[in-house]
Amino acid sequence: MNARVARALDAVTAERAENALLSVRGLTVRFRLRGGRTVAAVTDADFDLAPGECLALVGESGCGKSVLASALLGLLPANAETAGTALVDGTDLLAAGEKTLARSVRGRRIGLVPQSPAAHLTPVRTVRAHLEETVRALTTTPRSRRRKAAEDAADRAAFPATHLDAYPHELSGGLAQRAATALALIGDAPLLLADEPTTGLDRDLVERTADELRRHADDGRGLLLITHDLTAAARIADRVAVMYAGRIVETAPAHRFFGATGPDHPYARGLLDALPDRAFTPIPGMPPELSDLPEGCAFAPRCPRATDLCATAPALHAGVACHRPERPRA
Ligand SMILES: Nc1ncnc2c1ncn2[C@@H]1O[C@H](COP(=O)(O)OP(=O)(O)OP(=O)(O)O)[C@@H](O)[C@H]1O
Repeated sequence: MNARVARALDAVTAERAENALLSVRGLTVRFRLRGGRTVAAVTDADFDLAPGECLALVGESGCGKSVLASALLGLLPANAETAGTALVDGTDLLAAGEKTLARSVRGRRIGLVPQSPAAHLTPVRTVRAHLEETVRALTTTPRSRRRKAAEDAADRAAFPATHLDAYPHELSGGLAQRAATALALIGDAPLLLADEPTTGLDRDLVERTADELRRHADDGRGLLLITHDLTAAARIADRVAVMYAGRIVETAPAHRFFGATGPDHPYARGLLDALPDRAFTPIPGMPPELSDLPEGCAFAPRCPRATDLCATAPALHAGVACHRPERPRA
């Protein structure tokens, strides 16, 4: 990539920030552990999400995807420290107090499909009761129409009407997942964070759920899809952000990422090569411990393209953080 193209990409990034529903800069999360150790769960994440856009955040287990989502909603545990900014409609989510987040952000401005839905459902209430209560809390639907609104939300998330009167412990993982998606859709929030919304679903339900989430974004809302499921991401994402060891190492338009050109970061290429319908070749080795990250590029020990340059950490430049990307940046 030459300097002109890199400059043009930077200009696109600036314009994207201006029009964004969500604009994240330098988002960093550290967990302080007993004994003085620190977990560098998220480091310096920068990204924007535009109205009508689906951004898929992908990466191996433990790379920091869910922590990033929890940081945006103020749901981190007490041993977490955050830095950076995350702007939604003039509110910095990282600086906002619990009152603001509870009253005007969660459910209203940002809907969440949580990663472990069963843990978010109250054990003594049926799915119908959860849905109706959420309709009451987040919408102006009159009492007489709440039952129908709850049933419609269930239907959008492919949650079967036959199980609406079931309690959380009676649901399979896939049903709990669909209940959580239905709950997240109710508030019609301009921004939806969906953390592994297709876990535990059969392929046809994966497609149905992904398509429903996509429809949500098509109406001018934003969707941050956090997923291991690259097939679901390929189906609905406009852009892809790849995370490794707490850092976003590449952002790319989905058509380029999944198309013939492919991504530029060796880790992102490795993720795609690991897919059964591609080379089916796993990336060798394991990600580093986030409490013991190397000084330089965290992927270097597993990287086929690593050289001495990789002893220093690469900055994110023109969409990729790598000293030796597939297509070099100027
Ligand atoms: N409360 C905590 N204290 C210390 N470390 C934590 C805490 N919560 C999460 N972590 C660590 O933060 C890192 C990122 O976790 P996260 O759940 O965000 O990963 P992920 O990419 O979402 O993976 P998965 O898809 O498996 O959930 C992990 O190393 C995890 O162990």
